Formats: sequence, structure tokens, C-alpha cells
Amino acid sequence: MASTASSQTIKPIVAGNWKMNGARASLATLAAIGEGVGSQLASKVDVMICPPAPLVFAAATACEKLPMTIGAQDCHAEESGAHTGDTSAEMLADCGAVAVIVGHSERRADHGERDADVKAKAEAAYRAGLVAIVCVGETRAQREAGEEIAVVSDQLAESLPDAATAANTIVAYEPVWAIGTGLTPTANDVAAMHKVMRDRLTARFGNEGASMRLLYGGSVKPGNAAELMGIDHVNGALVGGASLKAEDFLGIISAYA
Ligand SMILES: O=C(CO)COP(=O)(O)O
Repeated sequence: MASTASSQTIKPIVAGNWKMNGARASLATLAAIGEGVGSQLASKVDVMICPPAPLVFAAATACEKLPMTIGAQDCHAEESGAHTGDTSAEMLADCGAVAVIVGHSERRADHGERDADVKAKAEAAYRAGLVAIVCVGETRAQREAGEEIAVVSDQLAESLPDAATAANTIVAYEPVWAIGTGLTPTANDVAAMHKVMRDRLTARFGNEGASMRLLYGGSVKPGNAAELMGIDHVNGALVGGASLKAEDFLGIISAYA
């Protein structure tokens, strides 16, 4: 049987998703974040920024000297080929990314991505040696219908490849209605969802599932980070808007100080 690794034994990660924001000038924000994190905080929490694809190479180069890493926001499932406008996981790895977000609700909504697509992209990430940050989360209508546990359980089951491990996969629970709205679920609701996710992952992946990092995302701010990050089975955050300003992002990271 799987042992029950507690959240306390899992090193948390705070990852910033810049979405379609930022320019080369934004690299100064990376430097400010890196300097603010410092080596002491970096020993307690991993820090990552996921900028838009055109910035990945320069950002990864800038981060070689900073206590943080760079991820990307999406990848194509295939390694190369006739896919105009797409970027492969191998290209992102070649540019210095160490992870890639897949299955974000904005891609599920804007690009019609289904769980099977998300799974194929996660497999592409593994193939390229990247960590897949797999996003799941219910819509407002699904929560109002009391379907959130079923929806997220299905997304987890269908989006995660069988090859998922604690080293190659991070799961981010992002309720769609909490993204960019200033709304967050109650601490009890987050705790309930993360417990369900931990149980499902442990049942399927054993020790790997018991120690996989589970992030909360959706309107995480400096003012609510400590409460959200203190919830059992919340092993960090996936941060949108508040990752664009070094001061705000550092305020969230300092929940682990
Ligand atoms: O979508 C998110 C991160 O991937 C969350 O965005 P906000 O933090 O802006 O709500």
C-alpha cells in the first residue's frame, strides 16, 4: 500500500502564469523577483515564472543566476511538423524551460482543448523532459449544480497520463469562476477538493500520487496567500495577475517565509 506522505514533506512551488502579458522589458520583473526570493526562501519554496513563448529563452537565460526557474504556458503534442503557429515541448526545453502548463481553462475554453488533448500534451512534456503542470477546475455553473467533485475527478482521470509521477507532474486546481475575478472558494471548499484530488491520485499512482504537488490557483493575492497555502494538501499556488508585479508575487511567496 502507498504510504501517506503529508503535505509537510512536499516542497511547495509558487508558479506565476503571465498569460499573454509581458515584453522584453518585463525581464526586469524576473530580476526583482529573484533578488527578493533570496537563497533562504528558495530553500523552502520553489519559484517559477511561465512567460509567453517569445520570452522563454531570454527569461530562462536571465534565471540561470536567479533562485527560480522558467516554464511555458502550452505546447503542441507532437515534436515537430506542419503545425503553423504551434510550439513543441522540445522547442521549449531547448529554450531553457523546465515545465509547461497544459490544460489551463483558458485553453480549454478558447481553443476547445479536451482532456485527451491535455493528456497528449502532458505526454509531450514528459518526452521532452519537462514537468507538466496539469490544470483542472470546474465552472461556476458546475459548482452551482454541485458537480465540482465529479468534474475535477473526471478531468484528473482523463488528463493525467499513466506515466505521471511526483517528479514530472504538478496538478493545479483552478476553479474557472475564481480566475481573475477576485473570488476564491472558502478554505473548507479548497480543503475538500484537494483531499479528493490527493485520494484519487494516491489510489491511481500510489506513492507518486501521495507526493505529487497540488497547487491552488484563482485570485491568489498577498492578502489571502497565507490562508490558502496553509490548507492541507495545498502545496503551492499557480498565480495569474499577481505574478506580473514583483512586489505582489513576492508577497505571495512570503507565505512560506
Ligand atoms: O489562471 C490563473 C493562473 O493560471 C489564475 O489567474 P488569477 O491569479 O489572475 O486569478
